[in-house]
Amino acid sequence: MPLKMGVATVTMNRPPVNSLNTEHLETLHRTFIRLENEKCRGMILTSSSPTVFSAGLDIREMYKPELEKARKFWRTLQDMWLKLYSSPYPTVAAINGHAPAGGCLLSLSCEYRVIVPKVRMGLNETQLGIVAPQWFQDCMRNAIGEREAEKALIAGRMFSSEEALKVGLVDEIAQNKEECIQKAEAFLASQANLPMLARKTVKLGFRHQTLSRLLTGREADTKIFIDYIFQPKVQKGLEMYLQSLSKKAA
Ligand SMILES: CC/C=C\C/C=C\C/C=C\CC/C=C/CC(=O)SCCNC(=O)CCNC(=O)[C@H](O)C(C)(C)COP(=O)(O)OP(=O)(O)OC[C@H]1O[C@@H](n2cnc3c(N)ncnc32)[C@H](O)[C@@H]1OP(=O)(O)O
Repeated sequence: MPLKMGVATVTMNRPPVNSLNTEHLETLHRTFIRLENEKCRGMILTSSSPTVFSAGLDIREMYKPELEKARKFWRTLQDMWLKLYSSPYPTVAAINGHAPAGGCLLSLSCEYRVIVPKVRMGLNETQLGIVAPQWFQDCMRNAIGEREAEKALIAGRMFSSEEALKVGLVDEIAQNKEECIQKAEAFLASQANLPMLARKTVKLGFRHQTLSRLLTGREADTKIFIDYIFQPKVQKGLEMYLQSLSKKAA
């Protein structure tokens, strides 16, 4: 996590696809706490993979899990997201590859998004027979508005880079990762002279409702997740999806 002029670049590096397991989520959570403690001036979130930003939650954490491990997994995801979404420093996602589901959530939790061409992003949960939790949905709604979010979430739509720009899911398209980082740095530079306290107060004002909804209902949210994924038909769906992903690799 290099810090240049107080700006940190956090590069996710969990090959092959930066899927988010408990350990990776803990690492991200610790990183966001550290950046806050070190009074970081801005953060760029990106990936070391040339083709994938993040494949979202690690499906193996949800397939035939032990109950306590599944609970810990979900609570760690909540912790990581609460820290990122409420960060006092400005945040940019440099989306240098595909960003389905939880990968899309990570980028939606940043304040500004730059994407490279020819990749896909979106909350595709419906297509997998699972449901994007309320706070995932809220993040999408906050980015693209009620009507477009409803359509996208019901269909589990994956947007191309160009479609993402058109609907407002991302702010800019860059030609490659290098330009993506340059544009991310330019956004952070544009924020640098704003009074930090006023800036973060306005940001939290906009995000307060979405944050409170999870903060006041964390246990209920965890229970919904557990009850949902332990259903036999959901487990069967996850099994088939995992098989289809590894067949593709074979
Ligand atoms: C109102 C609310 C009410 C109720 C809510 C109720 C309940 C909530 C319950 C559940 C919610 C759960 C939320 C989940 C959110 C998620 O994030 S689910 C994850 C969704 N992710 C995906 O669908 C992405 C799947 N992956 C891909 O599409 C491709 O892998 C990708 C385009 C990212 C990259 O393609 P490519 O480079 O070709 O790589 P491969 O497909 O060949 O994959 C390489 C290996 O990686 C494995 N893999 C891929 N993705 C995942 C993953 N997400 N988890 C685990 N493993 C993954 C893949 O199997 C390959 O492995 P192998 O090499 O075969 O061992």
